[in-house]
Amino acid sequence: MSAILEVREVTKTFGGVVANRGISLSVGRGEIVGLIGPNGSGKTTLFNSIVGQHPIDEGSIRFEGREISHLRVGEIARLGLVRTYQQTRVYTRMSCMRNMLISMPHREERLRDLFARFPREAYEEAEMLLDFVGLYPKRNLPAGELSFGQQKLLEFAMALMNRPKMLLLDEPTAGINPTLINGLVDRLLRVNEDLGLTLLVIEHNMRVIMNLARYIYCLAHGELLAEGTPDEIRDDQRVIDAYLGAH
Ligand SMILES: Nc1ncnc2c1ncn2[C@@H]1O[C@H](COP(=O)(O)OP(=O)(O)OP(=O)(O)O)[C@@H](O)[C@H]1O
Repeated sequence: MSAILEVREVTKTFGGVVANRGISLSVGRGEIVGLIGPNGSGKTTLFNSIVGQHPIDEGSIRFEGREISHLRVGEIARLGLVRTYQQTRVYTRMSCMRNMLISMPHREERLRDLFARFPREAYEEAEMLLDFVGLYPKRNLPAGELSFGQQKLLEFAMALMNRPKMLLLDEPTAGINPTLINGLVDRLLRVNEDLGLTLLVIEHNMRVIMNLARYIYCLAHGELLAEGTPDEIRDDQRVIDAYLGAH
């Protein structure tokens, strides 16, 4: 399977702290890949580097064969590579629909966009995606009235408004209840299968990532510790030690 994302020998430091050291990983088009590791192992830093939130010190990041490590967040999003966050980033006073509409492709976060009119197709797309995540009945409510888990579903739907080719999900199930977790996992599998969306997922919930990902990379202390299928990772003594040592 051809790689859609190729990370090669990426190093990122903050002052004296080496957050990522020589990390290489590859994600095939249409795959679901997991990124795990104890707290502080460098997962979020790697996501930030991939989507252009900060420059890297060394290495190369290629998306669909094109070097993107020098591009900015908006430019990378326009290529079809989008991320979500551990903490939701919805506008709590705006309705769910409005949150969806302002997430449309090629929009900058400018004030005038918050008040702009949108084409009818945008409304249809937003309604369809809200229905997909089970939030259609709540479409006119302020996003702040949704539970945390529902806000994460909304954020996921907002990311889909960008029609990405690949989504980077940062702890999609953190802080949400088991029923919503199952619903979210089900929808992630569906966007992968039905839309061919490639997913790279940071996840602390081992049951979730073992069921979701076909291949998993494990970081520890900013370095790649292990990689393999869920079964290989589950049995890898280095991974077990890294997690036990972290608690
Ligand atoms: N902006 C920053 N400035 C300074 N240090 C940073 C910054 N961002 C991350 N770090 C450091 O880089 C290291 C890796 O952090 P990172 O957040 O990438 O880990 P993580 O694996 O995502 O952790 P968690 O699972 O807790 O989210 C940590 O030591 C952290 O303190």
